Parts: sequence; C-alpha cells; structure tokens
Amino acid sequence: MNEQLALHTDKYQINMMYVHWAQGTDSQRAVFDVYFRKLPFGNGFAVAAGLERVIRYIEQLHFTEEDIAYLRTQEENYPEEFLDALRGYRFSGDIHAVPEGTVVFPNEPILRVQGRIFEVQLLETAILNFVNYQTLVATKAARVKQVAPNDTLLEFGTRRAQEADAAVWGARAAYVAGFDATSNLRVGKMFDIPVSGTHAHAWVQINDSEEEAFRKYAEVLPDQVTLLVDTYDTLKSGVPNAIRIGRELEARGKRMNAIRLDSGDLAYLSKKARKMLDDAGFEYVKIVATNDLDENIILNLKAEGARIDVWGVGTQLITAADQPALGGVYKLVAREKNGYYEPVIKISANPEKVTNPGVKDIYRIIIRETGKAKADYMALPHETDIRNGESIRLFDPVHSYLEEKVTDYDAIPLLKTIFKAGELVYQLPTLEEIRQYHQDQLKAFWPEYLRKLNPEGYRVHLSAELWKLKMELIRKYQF
Ligand SMILES: Nc1ncnc2c1ncn2[C@@H]1O[C@H](COP(=O)(O)OP(=O)(O)OP(=O)(O)O)[C@@H](O)[C@H]1O
Ligand SMILES: O=P(O)(O)OC[C@H]1O[C@H](OP(=O)(O)OP(=O)(O)O)[C@H](O)[C@@H]1O
Ligand SMILES: O=C(O)c1cccnc1
Repeated sequence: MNEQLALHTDKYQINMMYVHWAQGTDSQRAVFDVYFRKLPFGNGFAVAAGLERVIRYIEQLHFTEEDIAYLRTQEENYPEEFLDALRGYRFSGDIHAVPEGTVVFPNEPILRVQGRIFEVQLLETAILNFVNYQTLVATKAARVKQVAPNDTLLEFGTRRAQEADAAVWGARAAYVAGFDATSNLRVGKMFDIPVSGTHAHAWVQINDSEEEAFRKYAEVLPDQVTLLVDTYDTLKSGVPNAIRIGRELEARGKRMNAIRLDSGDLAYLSKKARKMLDDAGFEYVKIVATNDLDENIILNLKAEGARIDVWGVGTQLITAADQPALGGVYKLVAREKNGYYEPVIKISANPEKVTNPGVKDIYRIIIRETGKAKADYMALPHETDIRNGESIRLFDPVHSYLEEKVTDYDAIPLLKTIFKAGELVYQLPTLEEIRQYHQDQLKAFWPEYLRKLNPEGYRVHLSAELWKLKMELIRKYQF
C-alpha cells in the first residue's frame, strides 16, 4: 500500500506550518497527546486500534509535485520557498503509542507525537481520522465478542460501510477485537484475515425453485454449503429443502455446513430449525444468523434461548451505528522553550476539557496478589517511585479525601516507542499476536469494568506531581 496522504489534512495545519516557517519557529519542538475524553457506547473501556495505519502513513509521508502544484493554486500567500520546505518534509520526530488491542480509558494518551512543530502539526488530522474510527469499531466489536464469546463472529459490513477505507480498516479493527472472519476478500488479501461467505437471496430468486437453487449450489461448492433458508418460508420451505440437500450431500460423502436465517423472529426460527435439523440427523449443521444484528440483539436472542452458532454482523458494527464517532483529540501538551520542554495547558470552563500538561508516561498498576488492574497512572518521566514499584498515592482529584496507598504492584508502562528520530523502531506484531494480546489484556480486568451495561468507572490517576503542575498552570492562566 503506497498511498500519498500528505494532503489528507485540514488546510489549517498547512496554514500553521506556513506561519511557523515564516516566523522562523518551524524547528521549535512540540509534544502532542492523542486521547479521547468519553468512552463510546456506554462501554467501560475502549480497544486501541489504528496504529498500523498511522505507521504506514508516516512512513510514506511526503509532498508530491502534484501536491505542491495544488497547494500553489489554493493559497497565493504560500511563497515558493515555503513550498520547497514542504517538498523536503520527512518526519524526523518520535512517536510513542500503546500497541493495538490495548484496553484504554479516557484522558490517557494512547499516542504521543514529539518533534519539530513543522512536522508534527501536519499529522493531527490523519492520525485522528485513523485512530478515532478504528478504535471505535474495535470497541464495538469487543462488545459483540463479549456477548457471544464462544460463537463464531463474521464481519459482513462492507456494503453498508462509510466508503471503502472504512470497510477495510473497520473489518481489520473487528478482527483485532475478536471477530473470526470477514466477508471482504480484499481485507483477507491485505491482512491475511480468514474470509467467509454464504450466498444471497438473489441466488434463490434467480432459480425456478428454492430446492433447485440449493441443489445447484451444493453441486458446485459441496465443501462450503451454507444455505440461506428465508427467501420464501423458512420453516415450511427453506429448512425442509436444506435437509433434502443435506441428505444428497451425505450420499456423496459430503456434509452441509450450515443454514442461514436472515429475517423473522430469529429466536423462534432458530429453535424450530434446530429441532428440524436434529430430528433429521443433522446435529452437525450449524445455524448462522444475520439481519441488522448488534450486541444488544445478540444478547437478547441468547436470553431467549436462540440456537445460533454463527453471527454475521454488518451495518451496526461497521458504522458504529449507536455512536458513529469517537471524539479523540490531538492536544499540545509541551513546547520547547530555551532548550527545554515547557508543559502547556488548555483551560476550559468544562473541567473535562482541561488538558493534562507535560510529557507523561502511563502505567497500568497490576496488584500482584490478584493479578488484576487497579488503575492507570500518569506520571512525569522523571518520577521514579512508580517505576521502582515504591508505594504510591492514588487520590481522587474531586474527592481528595478518597486517597489510597498502593504497594506490592507491578507498574506496566503502556506507551511503546514506535518512531525514534524518524526511524521506525517498533517491531510490528502480527495480527494474530495483536488479537491474542487484546484477549490477554481483558484478563487483567475485573468483570465490573468490562460489563457492557453500566460498568464501573476504571480510574486513570495523575501522580501528585503531575496534579500539582496542572493546578499551577490553571492558576497561572486564571484571569
Ligand atoms: N427474537 C428476537 N429478539 C430480538 N430481536 C430480534 C429477534 N428476532 C429478530 N430480531 C431483530 O429484530 C429486527 C427485525 O427486523 P425487521 O423489522 O426488518 O424484520 P425482518 O423480519 O427482518 O423483516 P424483513 O423481511 O423486512 O427483513 C432485526 O434487527 C433482527 O435482528
Ligand atoms: O444486516 P447486517 O448486519 O448489515 O449484515 C449484512 C446484511 O447484508 C445482507 O443483506 P442485504 O439485504 O444487503 O442482501 P441480501 O439480499 O443478501 O439479504 C445480509 O443478508 C445481511 O442481512
Ligand atoms: O456471506 C454472507 O452471507 C454475507 C456477506 C455479506 C453480507 N451479508 C451476508
């Protein structure tokens, strides 16, 4: 994949780059944090995704001659020397990020970008575009996985996705969070994800009868016979015809895989169909369900005793229909001043929107006795107590009397070095490793934090020093 994405940015980024260049401040260094403030879908956690795309984007990032020519048409104030500076653009900064599949929480940096302002200002739009969408879909997929942990989950969303990139990267994000396959062959080819497919109503409709349609299909694709049984009448026609074809397949030494239900009351129909299949000796034939499914309908169907083994989930997942955007932001947290990084803050009347200043590390505090995560902890890089496992104070910034001392823990640093001085130093894990890592991540949390409805709020604490710094900066800018 060699996409030219330098112009995949908002014009204001180029304007700011130009002003820096014109003012001679383009080499001033700056640090930006990427984080979100609110969890989507009322979930208790989010699943970080998008890093692979960010890496590919940064690696190829340069302005082509066509890009330069286009910019010339867009802004007559951009002088040729500035356009030359864009021609020379290469990312030479540092990026730290949590690996894909990491369980993450509001207000903690999931990615940190550090470098010349000229270089790092450009990245905001594209990074947020990739990380927001992929994290959103991975989180939605994790919710689906949670209600059907032992069933097969198929991603069927391409036809309803917000265009091609969303279909592709959304399918990958779903796979990260535990889906088993996608219907999209290009996704399979690009990422080596298993691909799965049945057939549509059109195949039944184009034949003179349902039975003939099933027979022809089984004749030609005998090893992957999943028959869609709801075109005319699921129980009176579809399932009996599928059973007939199943018998013919057995006579050829083959086995029908499954039937697919795509309309009607999926609980009722799956139970009836299961009984019909079992009575005919087809206990091995699975039941696939589709039809605008999401985690809530799947949970309901399970509560109703539905006999469904495989769930095809499309529209609701790929469009994250109940919350179609994650509000991740890219915020300046430090700027170079006299050779040092000076922490900066953004004040807001809304306390949730006040930024956490400075270059910060994040740690996951795992209590040794239980092996479970207690909280996440943000600290300034020179703070050694957390790194050395010394006793630390976790205090509630709002209810400061709720202070707690923590000892006997492991502090797991969450941010990994991805780019160092422009060089990719991160060994990209395989998708299989990412999936496994994600499942391992979940094991470190008490179920209270993971439950889909009204989860407990997991805390992200600031070290006392970071808290003090934040308060000082708030006071400094109070009018
Ligand atoms: N037993 C059930 N409990 C809860 N929700 C269900 C159950 N059975 C199906 N659903 C869901 O209810 C919705 C019903 O969709 P819809 O009203 O389009 O009906 P339909 O039977 O699919 O009709 P159509 O033939 O037009 O597709 C779907 O999202 C489906 O997944
Ligand atoms: O419902 P979703 O979760 O989005 O899953 C994908 C849907 O796409 C197909 O329907 P569509 O009506 O497009 O075509 P069909 O004729 O094959 O049913 C399929 O039958 C699913 O219902
Ligand atoms: O293979 C299927 O059954 C399928 C694929 C995409 C969308 N709906 C169904």
